[in-house]
Amino acid sequence: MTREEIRNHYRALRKEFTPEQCIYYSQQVTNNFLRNWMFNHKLIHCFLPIHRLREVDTIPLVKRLRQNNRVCIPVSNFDKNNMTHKILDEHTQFQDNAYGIPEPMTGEDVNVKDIQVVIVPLLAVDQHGNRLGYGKGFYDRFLAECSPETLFIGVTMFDIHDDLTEIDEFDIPLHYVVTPKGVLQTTAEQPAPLR
Ligand SMILES: Nc1nc2c(c(=O)[nH]1)N(C=O)[C@@H](CNc1ccc(C(=O)N[C@@H](CCC(=O)O)C(=O)O)cc1)CN2
Ligand SMILES: Nc1ncnc2c1ncn2[C@@H]1O[C@H](COP(=O)(O)OP(=O)(O)OP(=O)(O)O)[C@@H](O)[C@H]1O
Repeated sequence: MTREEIRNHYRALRKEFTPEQCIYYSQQVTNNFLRNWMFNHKLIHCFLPIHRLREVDTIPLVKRLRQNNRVCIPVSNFDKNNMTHKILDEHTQFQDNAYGIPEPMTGEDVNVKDIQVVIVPLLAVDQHGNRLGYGKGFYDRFLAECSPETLFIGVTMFDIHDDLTEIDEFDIPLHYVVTPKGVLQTTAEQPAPLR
């Protein structure tokens, strides 16, 4: 399958999910994540879900992680296909952008180099951590800017895809993937343990 065929395959599977299935699988992903990592005093980056596209609902995960960490949320710029990032606090107000992505309207801007963990959305991922998103390169660009010590964790409601061939020259592999079945460490070279 080509990259576009794989994208379409997972888009179609997601469309068949009911809201209840989406909640159920999201809870399993959240539980598996938190069983593996709580983190403490870290700066963690997490996307908020496009509900319409049945993405993993990261909101309960964000709430839990924020108890012991600082959490930042991206703001997407669809002219440049890049993102800025704002710290979440108890006053943060959100507004959906034109693609239905909830975004913080206020908050302290984050320096990308300070981010220690990134929770990454995806359509498909393989055991090597190679990932396929919606194809605009937002996360390829963002992960390339991060520090070499940053941990990249993908979350998905589907199983790992057999090898994604046709890897893009810009593809940055993920270190871990969390699915409803569990947590997988990929074959990508791992960063130094977080301090
Ligand atoms: N929650 C979330 N935020 C994210 C991403 C993501 O995957 N998930 N992205 C990751 O890179 C970037 C946004 N990427 C996007 C790229 C294209 C479309 C888009 O074209 N949507 C179409 C059709 C999508 C479909 O059917 O699958 C639409 O909204 O109609 C949406 C988001 C940055 N922020
Ligand atoms: N660091 C980069 N600098 C310039 N262009 C890039 C960079 N990363 C990716 N691109 C371009 O962005 C486009 C989309 O890349 P790709 O198909 O890998 O997106 P994706 O990973 O599926 O999407 P996303 O990251 O938005 O979820 C490609 O045309 C690629 O050449």
